Amino acid sequence: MDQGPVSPHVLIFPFPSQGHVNSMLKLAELLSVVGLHVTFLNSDYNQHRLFLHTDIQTRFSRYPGFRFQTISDGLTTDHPRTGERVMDLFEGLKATAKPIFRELMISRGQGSDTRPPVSCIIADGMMSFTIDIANEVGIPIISFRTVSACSFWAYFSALKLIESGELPLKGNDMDQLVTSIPGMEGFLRKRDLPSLLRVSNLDDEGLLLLTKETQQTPRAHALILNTFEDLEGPILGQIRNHCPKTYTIGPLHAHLKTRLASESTTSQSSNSFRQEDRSCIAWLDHQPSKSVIYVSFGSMVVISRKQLIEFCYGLVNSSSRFLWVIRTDSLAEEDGEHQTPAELMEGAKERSYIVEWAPQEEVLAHPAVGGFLTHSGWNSTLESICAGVPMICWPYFADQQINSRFVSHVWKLGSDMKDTCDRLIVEKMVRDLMEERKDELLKTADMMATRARKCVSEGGSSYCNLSSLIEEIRLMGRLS
Ligand SMILES: O=c1ccn([C@@H]2O[C@H](COP(=O)(O)OP(=O)(O)O[C@H]3O[C@H](CO)[C@@H](O)[C@H](O)[C@H]3O)[C@@H](O)[C@H]2O)c(=O)[nH]1
Ligand SMILES: C[C@H]1CC[C@@H]2C(C(=O)O)=CO[C@@H](O)[C@@H]21
Repeated sequence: MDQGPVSPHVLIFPFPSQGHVNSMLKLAELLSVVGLHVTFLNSDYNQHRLFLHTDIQTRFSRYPGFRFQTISDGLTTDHPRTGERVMDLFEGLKATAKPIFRELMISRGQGSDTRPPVSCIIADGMMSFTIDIANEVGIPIISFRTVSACSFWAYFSALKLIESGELPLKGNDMDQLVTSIPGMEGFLRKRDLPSLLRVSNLDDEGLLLLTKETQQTPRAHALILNTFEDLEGPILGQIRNHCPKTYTIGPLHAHLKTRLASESTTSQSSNSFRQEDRSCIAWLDHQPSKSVIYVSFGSMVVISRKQLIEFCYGLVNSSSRFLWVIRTDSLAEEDGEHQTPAELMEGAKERSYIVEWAPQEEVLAHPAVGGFLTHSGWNSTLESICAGVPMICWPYFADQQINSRFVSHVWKLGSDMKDTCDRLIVEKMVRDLMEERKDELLKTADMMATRARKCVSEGGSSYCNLSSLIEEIRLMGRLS
């Protein structure tokens, strides 16, 4: 075997949305830190926004082997790319990005690049066309699924759910237990299934897509999950029966911080596609310890005017202090004149603060923050866990429905208000989290945060798994 110059080159290709790019860029940086050549294939649209709102080019200039490259996502620049229209992204990618990616891989990413040819692809597990192309051109591919292990396993079990007759859903009892997802019997209710599995029709577009994409994963050389063994060990055991090489290397944001700290490098690493409004940190600096509930629904949620009003009243009536991220594109377009969120919250002016986008990791780590009202996106969930902040979950779609069940019922890190949006419930849940159950929840959250930190520290499971992954990538470089 040729042991000659070791020159692995990894091409990382995320699904083009904030929640996917965030964790895959953290991995890109972790691989760059150890000196691998890395190409990060971003969509043109996201690259433009990332460069506009962060100092990422300066940050990554310290890694001589790192390059950004861009590809079209197939959508026009004025397309909203929010949750309601996310299926368009899949179609755009297949029609436009797939053929370009194929050409790029045939040339092994060379073109004008003087770096070695691509020897390993790490592609989003939601884009199985990359597995077809990698196998066709003979480049090893590793799937990175950016969601929780529990949601991945639920999607993976979709065929079992269909065989057992649990899908399509029948009847109205959403509290009925689901029995054919191994390891989740006894606590997973129909309402906790990822929204794309909560279907009454087997022809459902989302069900077909998610099932097909997830079933392809074992065709990849390995699977990377942004999670940790102490959090999802039993479910990972189930996944490994089908994907034996499953590397758990998360929480990636914390992992990167740890590795950069040991390199004595700065760990400030925003990957935001929007301008972070740092004035909220100054506001938090003036609030008492653990007194603020942070409210944010990630990058894709769209809420109706009615839901916005219920949250406003619930938060105002809870008497708690709150910091709320309200993206301009998160409000569903409706006719008529409306009060702005600021006008609606006039009664709580002194104890609330609204921004369009926050430096979330920093906010969650701020001593004034004592709770998080979240949509249960996986990055937000992991960031909250690492910061030891208990959660109220209001899942919107996809993996969020099952994440919130695990947060509330399995990990006991908060409560789940799925499928309701009522001011009285919001008020009660906030009072519960910030007052009645505050000490108990903070204690559990603190214990889990300690475990998360341990996993990414030297000798911890995620730390060791990342080292094994790097070894494997180096070996691929030697063999290519
Ligand atoms: O004001 C804000 C709000 C969010 N964020 C960051 O944006 C990311 C949001 O990610 P996530 O919580 O995962 O939510 P989504 O943006 O909704 O992510 C999509 O991708 C995730 C990973 O696949 C899935 O778990 C979600 O369901 C899916 O909607 C997090 O890293 C946050 O720190 C900010 O920096 N500032
Ligand atoms: C577009 C969404 C459909 C499913 C994807 C996903 C997943 O479950 O893997 C999570 O978040 C989303 O961005 C994707």
